[in-house]
Amino acid sequence: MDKLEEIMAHKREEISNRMRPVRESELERLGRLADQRPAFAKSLKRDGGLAVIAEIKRKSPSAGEIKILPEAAEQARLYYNAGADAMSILTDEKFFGGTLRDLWEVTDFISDAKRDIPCLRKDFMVHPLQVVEAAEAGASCILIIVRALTDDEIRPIHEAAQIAGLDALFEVHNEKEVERTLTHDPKIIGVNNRDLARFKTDLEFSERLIPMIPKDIIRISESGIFEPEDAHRARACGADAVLVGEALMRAENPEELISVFHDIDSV
Ligand SMILES: O=P(O)(O)OC[C@@H](O)[C@@H](O)c1c[nH]c2ccccc12
Repeated sequence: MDKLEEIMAHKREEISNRMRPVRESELERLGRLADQRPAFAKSLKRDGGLAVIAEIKRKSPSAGEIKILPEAAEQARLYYNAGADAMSILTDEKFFGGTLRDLWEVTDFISDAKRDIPCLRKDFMVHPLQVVEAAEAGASCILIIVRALTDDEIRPIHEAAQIAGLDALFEVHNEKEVERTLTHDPKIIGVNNRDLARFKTDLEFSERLIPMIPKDIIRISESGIFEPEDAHRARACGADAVLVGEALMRAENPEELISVFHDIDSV
């Protein structure tokens, strides 16, 4: 079993304990509150330069412990002050050390602040119930890992997100997954530079796959972005935004790094 399969098996088991059907009326009710949530897709289009999605990630299977962080909102404050365009909050506990509570804390912090910053619930989605949880916790976007799901599994999750007024970030790692994603009428696609089965990271994935994605879709390069040079490569192949976790979690001054990424020339 590869790592992603192990994580997905755990997710399905974990959610089975709280499983219940999700009614359309419930999603519609959440959809009516959607205006109060900052818009995710919109935040990722900057005039020139790269938008930055800053991720809160305490640990990971590939990196181990990254940062001891009693309160997720502490890191959110750093990212907020550093000018992040959006945040990604890992809510998987077993493998990434996050919780749904982290997402609640971060969106609470943001709604008390002056500038709206949309949040992505970063987790392994298997059922629309997780979309409900994300919306209730104030997220503006959910993640759909194309490799981990069949098209029949993707459809209800994507539809639930649309009704509840959330954007969906489709994550891909090969050509076939890009093609599958395009049949789902996506607004945002992220190329994960990290192979989730083996946890090797290579920017070449963005260079190969981003040019396959039509320009009217928001294109994100995810993972393994540490140096300005990495962000340059992402920008050069057409990325609108980068999703950065480890480098920003470890950075003493996230503001410096984010401003370097923001200033990377458009191509
Ligand atoms: O820490 P990095 O290398 O900057 O990567 C961030 C993000 O892309 C990565 O955490 C990620 C991308 N896709 C995922 C899916 C699940 C969990 C985590 C991820």
